[in-house]
Amino acid sequence: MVPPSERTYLGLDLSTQQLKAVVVSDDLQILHETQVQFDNDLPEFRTHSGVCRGGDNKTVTAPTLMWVKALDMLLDKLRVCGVDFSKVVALSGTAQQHGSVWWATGAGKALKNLSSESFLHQQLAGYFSINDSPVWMDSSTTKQCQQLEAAVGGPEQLAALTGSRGYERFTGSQIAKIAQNKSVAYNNTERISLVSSFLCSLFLGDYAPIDWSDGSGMNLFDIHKKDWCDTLLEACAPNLRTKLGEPVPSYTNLGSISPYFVERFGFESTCRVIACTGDNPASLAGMQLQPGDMAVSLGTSDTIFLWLEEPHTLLEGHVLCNPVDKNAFMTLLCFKNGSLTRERLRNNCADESWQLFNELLESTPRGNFGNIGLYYDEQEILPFVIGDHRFNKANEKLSRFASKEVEVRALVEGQSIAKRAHVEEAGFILKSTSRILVTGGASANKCLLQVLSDVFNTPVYRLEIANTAMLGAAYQAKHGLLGGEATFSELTASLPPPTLVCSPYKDASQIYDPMVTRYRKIIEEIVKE
Ligand SMILES: Nc1ncnc2c1ncn2[C@@H]1O[C@H](COP(=O)(O)OP(=O)(O)O)[C@@H](O)[C@H]1O
Ligand SMILES: O=C(CO)[C@@H](O)[C@H](O)COP(=O)(O)O
Repeated sequence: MVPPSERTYLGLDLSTQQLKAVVVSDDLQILHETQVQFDNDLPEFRTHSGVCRGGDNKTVTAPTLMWVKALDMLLDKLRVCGVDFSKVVALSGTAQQHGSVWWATGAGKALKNLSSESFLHQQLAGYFSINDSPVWMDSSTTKQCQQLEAAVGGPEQLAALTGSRGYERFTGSQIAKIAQNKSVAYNNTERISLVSSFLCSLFLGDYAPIDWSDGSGMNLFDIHKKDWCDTLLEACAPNLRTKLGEPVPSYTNLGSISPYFVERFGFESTCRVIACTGDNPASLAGMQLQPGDMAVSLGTSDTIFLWLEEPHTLLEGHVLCNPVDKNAFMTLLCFKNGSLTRERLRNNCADESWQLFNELLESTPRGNFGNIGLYYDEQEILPFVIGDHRFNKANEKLSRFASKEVEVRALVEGQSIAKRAHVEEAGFILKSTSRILVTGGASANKCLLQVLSDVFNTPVYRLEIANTAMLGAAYQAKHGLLGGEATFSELTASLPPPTLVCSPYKDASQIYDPMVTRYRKIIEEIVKE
């Protein structure tokens, strides 16, 4: 038995570009952190920013085995950092949402019989019926989205039932596409996991259930009844209920860790595995988001999420089950063209340097002389638009701006203005007491945060650590281990609050309110075209 004061908790985040881990103490202080970057540390899988793009510009996947290999590498790195795995009493994880992992017939048996003598990827190669997992960046399933919507009477009905109208990246339409186009592989599939429940399955040495929160990102889960919707399962693919397994509340204590990790890394056989969830729900936990606040995650995608007491029907954006409170919900808005689009313009305008990018940004005035730019490298989710769109003060369309400075500010302002317009469209208006809490890799950049603060006319706060999803997973490990003994907010009450990083300038709303109105008109025009 590990004495209470020496207990530690492990949290992992299998996100788009890397697998990260954090070890926290019993009072939730960070002890160790590390990561494996897919492109650099696993070059043999030939990913770009963690994914592989199909020739049609719509299909986006990641090699499932790369994720498996990354897990052994990550645990080895933690061991080298000095982590004593025998002190880890519980672990949990989080992952990019919506992606699917396809376990072939016999994979469950292989998971139960892993030998600690060889690597996971050597033992699991050949056990995936689809080798390249569809991921959240995929936009190839419009037809299947329409089929799911039609099965329940239309987009509004699907949104009321599952929290979202049909979205291309959601797992339901992805499953339908594979069942329709690759029926042999579909029939040879024993189990379909989300990326989060796949990560959990590796630790459990058995198929782990999908949790309610990440399950809400599939267009198959009834968020009111907390169960799969049979009409949608039938419209999606044959025999799907058995392939998905029964969903469970987030932070369910699922059982003991697989002997593989006990023998290979020195975990105690009593270490508990707590259900894993999606990265945005886990970030909500890691940020200790409170009702009234708005969280903005600036990772590969830019996402916005808010605490929601009661579900309501959104045609833009998503309602998910809340990961820390079984009776509550959360709202999620996802913008696909986040960090990778900022990187493209940084590379074009600022010689691959964030410092130069920030200098260009700061050399132009707020409002950018009336210029507005909207940049969508890939088919955007909100709004459903692609390409670069530049407008001057007179709303005339331009093929380029006069300077790099204007281009950089147009990008950064355009991204924040779009966020505000879509948050308002979803029915949320920030109050004078509201806070914006930021997380994700790009939240390190204070110049980006200043623009966000001005556009929303709201102060921006940040926690010391940018990777709140993996931190949320570590907190959920303790939450799950304690079961009903403490609520999540009791558990995290003593953690330091986020610190203020930016406040809006006095004239912010005067500058940006009209630009939000202009954005709405511009998007209407672009969509019409
Ligand atoms: N100083 C910075 N300014 C702007 N963006 C940054 C900065 N540092 C890192 N980033 C961005 O953070 C992104 C990675 O964020 P992260 O949250 O780790 O991604 P994910 O969890 O989706 O894998 C990178 O694509 C990079 O562009
Ligand atoms: O699709 C969504 C949310 O709906 C994305 O937010 C993914 O969950 C990927 O997250 P990051 O890797 O960008 O954090």
